[in-house]
Formats: sequence, C-alpha cells, structure tokens
Amino acid sequence: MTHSLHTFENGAALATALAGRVAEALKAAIAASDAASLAVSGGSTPKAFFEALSLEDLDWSKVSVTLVDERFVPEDHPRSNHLLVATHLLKNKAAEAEFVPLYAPEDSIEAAAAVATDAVSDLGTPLDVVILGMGSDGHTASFFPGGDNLEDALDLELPPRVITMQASGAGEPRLTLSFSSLADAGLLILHIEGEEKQAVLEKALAGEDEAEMPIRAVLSRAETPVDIYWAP
Ligand SMILES: O=C(O)[C@H](O)[C@@H](O)[C@H](O)[C@H](O)COP(=O)(O)O
Repeated sequence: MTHSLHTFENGAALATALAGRVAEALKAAIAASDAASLAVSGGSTPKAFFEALSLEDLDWSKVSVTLVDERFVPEDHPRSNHLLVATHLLKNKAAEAEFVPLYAPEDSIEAAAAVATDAVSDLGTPLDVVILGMGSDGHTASFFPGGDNLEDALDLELPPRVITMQASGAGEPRLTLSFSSLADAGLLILHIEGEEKQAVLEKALAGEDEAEMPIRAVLSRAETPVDIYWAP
C-alpha cells in the first residue's frame, strides 16, 4: 500500500497538526456510529501530540482509547504506556474518554493477552485511528526484529488479536496488537521525529526484508494508506 509524507518545521507544529487531524477523524467516527476508537503507541515521541490532542474539543465520552502495545508492567510502573497515556492524554477534555488497557494482573502474560484480546475486540473493527511510532531498529508496535512471535504478528491471515512478544530489543515482555488488528484502520498514522528516524525510514523504504525491519510490513502491506508525520 502507499504512504504519504507530511513534514513540519518542528515537533510543536507537528503535534498541533496531528491532533487536529486525529480529532477530525474521531468526530467523523462519532457522527457515523456514535462511537470512536483510538489506538496509540508509547515511547517518548508522542508526548507533545498527546498533550495537544487532550485539548481538542469533541465528545470524548464516545471515544475509547487503547494501546498499540504495552510493556508487561502494571500501570504505576515508570515504563508503563498506560501511565504515559494517563499522564499526557487522558486529561483536560480527553479525561472523559474510556481507556482500554492491554496489561492485566493475570498469572501469565499469555492470560493477559487473552483478556486484552477480548477487551480490544469489543471496540469493533476496523479501529478508527491508529498511531504508530518506530524504533531506530525499524520496529513498530512491538513488532521487534528477532521477536519470538514476529511471524504470527505480521500474518494478515490471522485474526485481529493481542499477542505476546519477547525480543532482545524490547526490554520487558510485551503485549501488542497484531498487524491484522491495525492494517485496516480508518486512519493509520506513523509518527516519527528527528534525523535519525528519517534515515531509518529511508532504509526501510529501500528494502523488503520485514524480519530485518518490521515497519516494512506496515509500509508495504497495510490495507490503509500510511500517513507519515515527521519533524526534525
Ligand atoms: O512501547 C513502545 O515503546 C512503543 O509502542 C514503540 O513501538 C515506540 O513507538 C517506538 O519504540 C518508538 O519509541 P520512541 O518514540 O521513544 O522513539
């Protein structure tokens, strides 16, 4: 599938523009079906975007926010993406949104993945808005090079679900939406910033080996065209 590149002079301009774009998509979903679903990524890049989105004027009581992926840690752990989203997004006008976590205090990560699969499936498919990030190794979501479940994660023949992922570059064991959960999103955004990530994107676009750079699966096989938002 194709992609479009949107570049901005700085992160603040990108955050404002992306928040507006996402708000319009959420409003359209609410107008169409009286509900909207938003799956966001963690990491350091999205903080300014989350802050800007939290101020957007829309009926947040109709919005369900979930995560593209999560570290298998409780929501009070400093590495928790739930904590990141609660701190930077689920406040101001967005405080009224429902949050659907991927982490659950189950006896195993596999049990937590099963609970999360049911919770995310209740949001319906396709997800209305998905925000992806990208690591310098070319991972996105928790589709890490060398990941133990990477092949299944990227298999579009398998159903939408939350799966576990372990990889040397991932830190904690991860919970992640499968590619089939996000490939047909109404709006599919890849948000990256900095010269290093720009070079990683160029390398990804210049090759085909998805195991080497899993972001390639999204860029080449997503059903929805990918909107890439980049600032220096
Ligand atoms: O849980 C995570 O870490 C994210 O979901 C992950 O996929 C992130 O988007 C990239 O690692 C980029 O992270 P940075 O924005 O910190 O570079």
